[in-house]
Amino acid sequence: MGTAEIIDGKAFAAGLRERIGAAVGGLKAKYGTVPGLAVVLVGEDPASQVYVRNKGKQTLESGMASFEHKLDASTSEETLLKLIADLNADPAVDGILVQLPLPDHIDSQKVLDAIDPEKDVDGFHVVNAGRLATGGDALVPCTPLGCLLLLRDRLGSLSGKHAVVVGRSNIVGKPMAALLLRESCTVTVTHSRTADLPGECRRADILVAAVGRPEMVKGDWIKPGATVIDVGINRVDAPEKGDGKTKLVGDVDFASASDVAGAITPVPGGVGPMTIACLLRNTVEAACRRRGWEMPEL
Ligand SMILES: Nc1nc2c(c(=O)[nH]1)N[C@@H](CN(C=O)c1ccc(C(=O)N[C@@H](CCC(=O)O)C(=O)O)cc1)CN2
Repeated sequence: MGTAEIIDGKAFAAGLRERIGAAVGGLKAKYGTVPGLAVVLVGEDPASQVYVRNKGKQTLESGMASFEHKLDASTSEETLLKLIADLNADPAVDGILVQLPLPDHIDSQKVLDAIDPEKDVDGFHVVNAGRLATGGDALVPCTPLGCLLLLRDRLGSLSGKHAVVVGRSNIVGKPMAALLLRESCTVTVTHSRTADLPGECRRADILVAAVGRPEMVKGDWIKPGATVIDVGINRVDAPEKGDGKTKLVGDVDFASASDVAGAITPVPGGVGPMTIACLLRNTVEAACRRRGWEMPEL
């Protein structure tokens, strides 16, 4: 299907995890201890349970210490903030991640901003968002960082390219735009109120779709030869697979887009696996900064 090169995020993430494992081994040999990552899950959302399980598993596989905290859905904001304070003070913990979404009775940004910015391996703290926006030394959100690594791997320098980001969330759209600007791209951020969204997308050498709408970006929105990064992970009905069956699709209509794009990430197997690999990378970086260790080449 299609002529575009398929960008294999699953394989790239596996390679990155391998390099992280080797780097962690080196840190252990040199400094006698390993980085530690604490992951906090509130409630029983099935997808979040899978992501948290995978984060713990991949942390251990890379040789780092993993601390899992699973709290009941009815946990109060106060109890969660107390746990964050304890993790901030724990010298064995280099990275803290609170799995999103949180239950409605909890103010997510208040919780994220309670994390010590130096342990904020999700890069969601307002201090890290500010550092990224102003060219400082930020811990960078994992999904946009994963997109950037895939883009650099395919294109080398991104300087001077016109990048269009569809979506303006704090978790993906805004940090993605800031990262692309840092790479000297010309960046357009589009959203639900953008006039002529297909026309804006057609101007993109690099198109990043992070809007959360299944298969919204069509092939005729894409400039021939463009590199398309699909951040969407949407579960939809798949009657062709049988009654009640579902499948994952991205924000890009892969069938039509892969006939026009030069390269494209698939869903699943594109950006998704990069998210956890970049979390492990950020944990190594947070540990090195906090403990005054030399950051290994990754
Ligand atoms: N605190 C955070 N919460 C959430 C984040 C985040 O970065 N930090 N991102 C998402 C969920 N997420 C990690 O937490 C995540 C999503 C998807 C994948 C992934 O590997 N997806 C696979 C498909 C998985 C499937 O079959 O369901 C793929 O795309 O190939 C990893 C991590 C929201 N919450």
